[in-house]
Amino acid sequence: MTSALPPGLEGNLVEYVRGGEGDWLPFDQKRFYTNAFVIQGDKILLGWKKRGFGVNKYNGFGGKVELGETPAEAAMRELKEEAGIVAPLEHAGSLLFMTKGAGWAFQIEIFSARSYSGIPIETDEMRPEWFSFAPPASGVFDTNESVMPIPYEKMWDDDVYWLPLLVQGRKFVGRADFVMEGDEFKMARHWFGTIKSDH
Ligand SMILES: Nc1ncnc2c1[nH]c(=O)n2[C@H]1C[C@H](O)[C@@H](COP(=O)(O)OP(=O)(O)OP(=O)(O)O)O1
Repeated sequence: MTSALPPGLEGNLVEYVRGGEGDWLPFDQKRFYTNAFVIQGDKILLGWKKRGFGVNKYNGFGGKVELGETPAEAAMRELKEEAGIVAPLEHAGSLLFMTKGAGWAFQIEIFSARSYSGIPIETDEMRPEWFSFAPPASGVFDTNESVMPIPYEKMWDDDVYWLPLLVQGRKFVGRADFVMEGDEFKMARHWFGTIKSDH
């Protein structure tokens, strides 16, 4: 399926999913962030964010790209700082993330690795925890499972659209615009695509 790309996205992209309504939010600059995920077999390491932006959500490990760093270097640094581990991260996708009223966009480069060294540790910012992305043998997860399924209901609203692609090793690009509802960020509009050579 093809459609006009949202402002800020470019490339040879094939639409994967889109939704929501209203105009795309305007922005005049991008700020650069990273987000990193480690996969082991059918499990993925997420962190419970203990403070700051996105507090009380599960997410990958990441933050701002500092001056003089590449996104890959920043992703390695943040993974070590926030989870205490080192991994051979590879670029997995790119996300443009807007919040109403900010005027600037988060450009988030997303990385993944299928091995790591070290032992994940809780830090001031994140509490690491493994989750399963494989369906349970019985077809239904019960609360006695030792590893629970990915807790999308406790993550950013957009993650459910692209995390399955990351797990499958398919490169993705997308945009998600958020508005505040009370003290919660709610996704108002989204578009995700895969890169054409990926098909
Ligand atoms: N919508 C969405 N989905 C998935 N991930 C994210 C979003 N929005 C986001 O901001 N993020 C990610 C991108 C980053 O990994 C973090 C936000 O970074 P944060 O920890 O706030 O960055 P800093 O304040 O710079 O923190 P440090 O650099 O000090 O770690 O969430």
